[in-house]
Amino acid sequence: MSEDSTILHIDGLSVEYHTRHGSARALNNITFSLAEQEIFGLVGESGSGKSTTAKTILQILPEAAEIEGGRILFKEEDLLTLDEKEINRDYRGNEISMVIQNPQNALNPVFTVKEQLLDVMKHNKGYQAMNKKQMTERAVEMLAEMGIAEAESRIGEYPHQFSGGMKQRVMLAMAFICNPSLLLADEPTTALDVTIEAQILQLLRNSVDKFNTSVLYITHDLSVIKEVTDRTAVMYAGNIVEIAPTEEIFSEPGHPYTRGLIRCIPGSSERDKILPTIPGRVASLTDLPPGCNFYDRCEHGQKVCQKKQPQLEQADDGHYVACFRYEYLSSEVKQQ
Ligand SMILES: Nc1ncnc2c1ncn2[C@@H]1O[C@H](COP(=O)(O)OP(=O)(O)OP(=O)(O)O)[C@@H](O)[C@H]1O
Ligand code: NI
Repeated sequence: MSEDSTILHIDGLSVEYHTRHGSARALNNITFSLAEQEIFGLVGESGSGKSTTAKTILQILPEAAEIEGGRILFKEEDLLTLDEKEINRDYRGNEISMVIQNPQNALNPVFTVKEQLLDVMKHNKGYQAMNKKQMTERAVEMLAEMGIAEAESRIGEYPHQFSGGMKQRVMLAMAFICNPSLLLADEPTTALDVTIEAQILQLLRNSVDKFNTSVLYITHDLSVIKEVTDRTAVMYAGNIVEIAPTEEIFSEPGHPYTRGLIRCIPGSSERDKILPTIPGRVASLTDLPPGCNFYDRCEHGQKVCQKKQPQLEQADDGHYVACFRYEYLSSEVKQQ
């Protein structure tokens, strides 16, 4: 990936939540980049830091969170150096938009879809010259583009009049009407059944091509990762443990945690009926071990893994793995 096509570069980002029970290091020095028009996946179990990453980019973290260090370069501007007013004016709902798992939380039940779409448009730089009639026409057009039939009449309805899948289409309309350079998608299809999910993922792919958007796609579901993303970062307990083109994540997973996740995909194991899980529990973020966070659950751990934190190292072109045992494990795979 050439430097020029990088739209987002997250560099050494660390975030902690300070609570009565202590400080939880939700992000520990994470680094990755997104290219223009790339769909980049962030995958990991619950609590690994995926949503915190997205919230930090848009700076919508809760009070308890503190950014301990790092940079978020978006089109070469460090978003962490901007104040609330600048972020709001230039980025949220302009350059960057977000869709989340639960449209109920993002759509306001007391306003119609039209009122909410127009509200987004009023805030957006691209629509300053339009009057209300023109904006309404554009909004109807956008709903239709997102696959909502009879958009002209449906735009006057309230969110509860839409099904779950249709609400997510409305959310995508609100996101893409901003003509964003970057879309943050935080588990947007997790609450949907598989058929609807497949339709929404297809719609997302098409829209990304049409609007030239880059996407940070967050999910705990590797089958969704396989379906939509170009590259993927695997997160474990606040660390990125592997980054690779998505095919390689599946064909040559390097980190023992990635391998464990892949073994857990239904249908990928011979013992099809029993869904294997990775034994053990995620390390407590308030009391992290000095060495590798995955050590307690790893079958391959050795002394060194208990002492030092492994850093991401290049395993192949564009493929990075943070594991001291990587070379040994990959040679073992090749001998099989
Ligand atoms: N508001 C909060 N206050 C305190 N700790 C928090 C808060 N939000 C998140 N955390 C901690 O930060 C860690 C990362 O949370 P985050 O929501 O980023 O994970 P995630 O990967 O998105 O998980 P999920 O798949 O469940 O959405 C969690 O372990 C959690 O304990
Ligand atoms: Ni989350």
